[in-house]
Formats: sequence, structure tokens, C-alpha cells
Amino acid sequence: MLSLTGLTRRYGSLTALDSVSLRLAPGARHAVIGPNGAGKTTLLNLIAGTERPTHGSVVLDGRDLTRTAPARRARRGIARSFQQPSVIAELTVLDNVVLAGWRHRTAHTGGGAGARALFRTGVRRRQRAEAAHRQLAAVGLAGYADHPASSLSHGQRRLLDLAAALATRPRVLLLDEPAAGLTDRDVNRLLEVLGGLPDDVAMLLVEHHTEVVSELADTVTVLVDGRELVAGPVQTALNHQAVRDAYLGTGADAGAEPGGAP
Ligand SMILES: Nc1ncnc2c1ncn2[C@@H]1O[C@H](COP(=O)(O)OP(=O)(O)OP(=O)(O)O)[C@@H](O)[C@H]1O
Repeated sequence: MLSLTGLTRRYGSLTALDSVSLRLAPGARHAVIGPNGAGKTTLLNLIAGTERPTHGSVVLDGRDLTRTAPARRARRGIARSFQQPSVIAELTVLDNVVLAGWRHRTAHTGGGAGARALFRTGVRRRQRAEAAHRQLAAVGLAGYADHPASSLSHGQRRLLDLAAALATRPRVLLLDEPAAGLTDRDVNRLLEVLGGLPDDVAMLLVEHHTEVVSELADTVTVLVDGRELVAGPVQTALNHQAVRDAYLGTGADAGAEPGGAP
């Protein structure tokens, strides 16, 4: 479904990502790990379209999206959570999810007052609200539907952002450090939600917490200095000696958070 070939991104003399290839089938649960500066966010940027590769291609279902704008990629089913500011503080929690789904279907990418006014008076608002309620229930925020998004805690905002991404019914879900800064309770909720993703959705997870990776991912790519060090089944990759040396530190417990994490 998603095919990345030879993705390379240079910033001047620095090669942030060096010829990385990856294929994600529907239902894939893939994690990308690596120390700070390894190129993980750059990889997500190249897939989402907020950055263009110096070389290489991004193909979804046979369609070359390498030069396609982020909004069009989103319409093709690539959703990203946790780095883009999709939570609008002045809207209610429910309206944030309704707006995300509505924007997606209407390809409305602007977030201005005009878009919001149109959204408030739009047709089929009730159906959209019902679907949004279901998404909120899935992330444990049903009780906050009518609260302003600004009243949510950090962890709740992240879960709301995830609900908003899921409201677009993605085919590929890109997650950028979803567990960062979450309480244990919110991490558990996150694991539940992501563990229950539809079977046809492919998930690409960038995450420092190896226990979250072990829980959610079937396969892993380990990046170091922009290059793929190891790729394969999650436990094989995490226990690979080169990974333990380069990423976790020789002799470190593979379940521990890497020393390079913020
Ligand atoms: N816009 C940019 N201009 C110049 N250099 C950049 C830019 N974006 C990223 N880099 C550099 O590219 C390298 C890879 O960065 P990237 O953010 O992809 O790493 P990362 O693995 O996500 O790191 P972290 O875990 O710290 O988020 C780093 O050396 C970074 O400083």
C-alpha cells in the first residue's frame, strides 16, 4: 500500500535521511526508533509531505505522491497525529473532531474564521456529531465533549488529536511520539485505542519508549544518523546487538527508555 523507496533528505552538507526504503501493507504495525537526530521526524515529514525528499519516492497504492502537497496526501488517506496543531483551543472537544472529519471530506485545509463559520452552519451536522462522539468515546473523552479544548490536560489534548486524526478515516496513520509526556493512565488509554485500530489501517509509529513499541509494533526500523541500521520483527530488532550498542547502550535493558530520549 505505502511504498517508500530510497528516501533521502539533505540539509546543506547534513544528510538527515539517507536512502531509507520501507513498505507498509494494510494492517502494518511498524515502528521507527533511533537516537535523537536519527532522522525519524524527517521520515514522517517526507511521508506527510511537509518536507520534500532530495531523492527517493513516496507511493501510495501505486500513485506517486512524492511531489504532492500535504493536504492532498491527507485526502488520499495519510493522517498524522501529535505534531500538527490540529487541536483548536477555542472550539469544544466535540467540534474539534467534527471539524477534522469535515475538513478532510471537503478538502478544506484552512483553519480561519470563515471555515469555522461554514462548518458550524454546514449540512448533516448531527450525523457528523454522532460519528465524532463515537471517536471521543474510543479515546476516553466522551465526558468532555462539550468542554472547550483549552480545558483539557496535555495528555487529553493528545488523545483528542488522535481522535481528530481517526475522524479522517486514514489508511496510513503516522504517529510522532504519541506517548511523550503522557501519564501512565493516558498511555494505557493510548495503547488501548491504537491496539484497536481497524485491520486495514497501516500504522507508522515514531516512539522513544521501547515498551510502547513492543506493545504496538510488529516490525521495526532502527535509524542511526539517517541510515537504516536494522529492520525486522520487533523483538529481533530491539535485541540486535548493533541496536543495543548504538541505541540502547551495550548491556542496557531493551525495555528501558534509551539514553538519547529527551
Ligand atoms: N529543517 C532542518 N534544517 C536543518 N537541519 C535539519 C532540519 N530538520 C532536521 N534537521 C536535522 O536533521 C537531523 C535529523 O533530524 P530529525 O528531527 O529527523 O531527527 P529525529 O530522529 O526525529 O530526532 P529527535 O528524536 O530528536 O526528534 C538532525 O541532525 C537535525 O538537526
